[in-house]
Amino acid sequence: MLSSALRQCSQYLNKMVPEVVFVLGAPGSGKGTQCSFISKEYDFVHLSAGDLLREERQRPGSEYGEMIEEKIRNGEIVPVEVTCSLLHKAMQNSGKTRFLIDGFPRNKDNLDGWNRVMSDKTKLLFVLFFECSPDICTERCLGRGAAGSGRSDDNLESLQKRFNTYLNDTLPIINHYDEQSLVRRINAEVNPQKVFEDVKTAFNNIGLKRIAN
Ligand SMILES: Nc1ncnc2c1ncn2[C@@H]1O[C@H](COP(=O)(O)OP(=O)(O)O)[C@@H](O)[C@H]1O
Ligand SMILES: O=c1ccn([C@@H]2O[C@H](COP(=O)(O)OP(=O)(O)O)[C@@H](O)[C@H]2O)c(=O)[nH]1
Repeated sequence: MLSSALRQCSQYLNKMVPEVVFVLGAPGSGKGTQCSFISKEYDFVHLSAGDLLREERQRPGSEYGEMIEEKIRNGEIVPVEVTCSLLHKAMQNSGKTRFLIDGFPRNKDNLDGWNRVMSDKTKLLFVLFFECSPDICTERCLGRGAAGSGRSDDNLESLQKRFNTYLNDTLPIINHYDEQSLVRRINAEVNPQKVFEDVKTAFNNIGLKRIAN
């Protein structure tokens, strides 16, 4: 009797642990596009680390605004204390328990910072990895800039730096999760709907249900 009550209680508490999917891939590989599809079909809140940093950069009185702008323009990674605290706040404010964390963790500082503060408070379900060639990604980011993204880093000079950071700092993080069999590789070179078919398989395979319409 008591053990069954305890089991139910523990199952309930387990359900309260926020569940996280990290979404990684080169700049322009389609992370944001796919996260917006996923959040419409599954009960996940989309948190883009880049968007949160851009918002913080614009926030009047932010002590980090200039530093964030400089890092973004140079394709460098903002210190994890700043990014992790923005993510943590956004998770708390959402009142939800399932999160797509888009564009994070991008380097060892990010990974260590997350592990220090967040990993024992959350459950990492898997890492979605969008594979896409640098040429295609560059074309997409330049297209996004030409279409009026207003981003100070959608230009060739910043893109070269962003790709260097991706190859040197982010790929090792993806490899780290790959060694734990947590990475779901997705071919991101096909059209967005086809990419999403593969993405859905990753979610369906762990039994995540689509939101009923
Ligand atoms: N599968 C795709 N095929 C062609 N263009 C795409 C695809 N996915 C996204 N895009 C476009 O490429 C640009 C970058 O996509 P985005 O989702 O913002 O990438 P990321 O978040 O990885 O930087 C956007 O203009 C988007 O509309
Ligand atoms: O966790 C993060 C996510 C983003 N960025 C910065 O924000 C930029 C844009 O990232 P975003 O994910 O928005 O775009 P992407 O480069 O993937 O297109 C990066 O180059 C970094 O300078 C960062 O410092 N930490």
